Amino acid sequence: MTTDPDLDPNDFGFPEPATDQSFENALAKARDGIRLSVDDATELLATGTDVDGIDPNRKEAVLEAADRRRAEEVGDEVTFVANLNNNVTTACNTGCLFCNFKDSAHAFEAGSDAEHAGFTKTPTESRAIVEDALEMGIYEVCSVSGLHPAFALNDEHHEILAAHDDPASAVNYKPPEAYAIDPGTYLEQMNAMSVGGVHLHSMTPEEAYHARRGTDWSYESVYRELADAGLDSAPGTAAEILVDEVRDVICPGKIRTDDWVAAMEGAAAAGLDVTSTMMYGHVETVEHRAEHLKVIRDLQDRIGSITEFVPLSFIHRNTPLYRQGVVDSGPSRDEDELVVAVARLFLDNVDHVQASWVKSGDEHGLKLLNCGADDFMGTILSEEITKRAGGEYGEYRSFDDYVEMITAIGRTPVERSTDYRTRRRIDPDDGPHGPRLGPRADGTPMLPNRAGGGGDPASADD
Ligand SMILES: C[S@@+](CC[C@H](N)C(=O)[O-])C[C@H]1O[C@@H](n2cnc3c(N)ncnc32)[C@H](O)[C@@H]1O
Ligand SMILES: Nc1c(NC[C@H](O)[C@H](O)[C@H](O)CO)[nH]c(=O)[nH]c1=O
Ligand SMILES: N[C@@H](Cc1ccc(O)cc1)C(=O)O
Ligand code: SF4
Repeated sequence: MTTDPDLDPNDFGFPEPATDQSFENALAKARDGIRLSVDDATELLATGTDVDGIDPNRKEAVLEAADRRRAEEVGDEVTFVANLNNNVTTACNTGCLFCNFKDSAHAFEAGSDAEHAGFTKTPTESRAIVEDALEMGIYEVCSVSGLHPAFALNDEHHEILAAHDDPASAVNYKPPEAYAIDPGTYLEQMNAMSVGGVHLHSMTPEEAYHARRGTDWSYESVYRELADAGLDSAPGTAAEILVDEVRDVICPGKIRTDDWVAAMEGAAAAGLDVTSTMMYGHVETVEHRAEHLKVIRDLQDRIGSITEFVPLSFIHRNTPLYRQGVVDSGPSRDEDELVVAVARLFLDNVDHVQASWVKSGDEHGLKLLNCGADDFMGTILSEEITKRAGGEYGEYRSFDDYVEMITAIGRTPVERSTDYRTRRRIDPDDGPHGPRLGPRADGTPMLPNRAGGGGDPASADD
């Protein structure tokens, strides 16, 4: 968070968090397993709104309560998934100020000489990348992308979008012919990536919005078509902070909270599992974080199909928010730990909380597993979003890395499916280790340099 008084979060009109609850009462409720209120969560996240900064003793008490709850609810297993990230395109005009993944879409137009390090993959290229990774034993492909103006759900959607007056400004649409590389339709990309029995985890609420822009189609019907084309579950990114006054500052071009919730409900109604996320540590207050957790818990009370909560620690270095001086860092490690812990205590209806080695590195990622988290992400094989934002913790972890790290903290390594229903406990003494749950996995260790799911230079636009 910012330390420059001129750039205090209060400049956005956000009041200092204050509640009618005390830290001690909130902690007592958490220890007793009583459902927490937004005020309780605010007190725990702040280690008391009566103190300035984070009180180390109170913090330890919150982490301990969360670690105990984790042990009671899910035991000592630490899960991870053999997966691949395949980002289809970095072309995006949404302009989120925390994001350095995207490149403005005009740079991708045929004949543009704008320099950019972005890429767009055709469905054929996406399929080849997934097939390669399937051979290496992955269970899941996780695919999130920029909102390319030439993306449409299907041919009918192309026609509807093209029929608008001035489609570029009315519905953020330009026909594929305007671009050097055609990303195909969303259905074609789903078909291409859903190969050989792999689990396809794709289409965030923002992408689902893009796949129905300019129409009156429901989220449910769009997710049903995507599921028919091979989609298995949807990532709950684009959540950022689910409070509109924060979205107005960091992502004014994105859908609002209500729409994000409606998209998740649509995915659930279409029979898909979803994940949930929160990207924190920029301009928001602890109260906003607490309100965000409430949106997720209420949603889960209604749909029951959220498989995990993924805290996304804001990586600031290369982002417009940092470069424009709006923030001067991401969250502190104390804040990371408290977010994981309070998520575990508050989200009593979501079984799994993820620690991220991409965002936090191995050492701090392992610490987060002792603050309430029980999942340690996936192998991912390549990573573009965090890397482009200035993240420094690499793009791949092998099964041997996972087994070594998880056993080092006295926990049991477990390979999981995306939905956590299929699990395989790994015997640390039986190495070398490799994936066994993927459709073509046979226990052979993965060799990471063979798959290029992120920005494959061979398919760059230039
Ligand atoms: C880059 S977008 C891609 C998918 C799609 N364009 C969307 O917005 O849903 C996926 C998510 O990455 C996360 N992200 C982007 N930039 C980040 C950053 N600098 N630090 C942490 N997470 C970030 C955000 O939560 C965002 O919703
Ligand atoms: N936390 C991050 C993830 N998580 C994705 C997971 O690996 C997996 O797709 C999910 O748990 C569903 O099974 N992916 C990233 O690229 N970056 C992250 O920071
Ligand atoms: N972890 C998210 C997806 C995700 C993708 C890319 C990220 O940078 C972050 C998160 C999910 O599984 O739903
Ligand atoms: S977060 Fe998603 S929608 Fe926003 S700019 Fe980045 S890629 Fe585009």
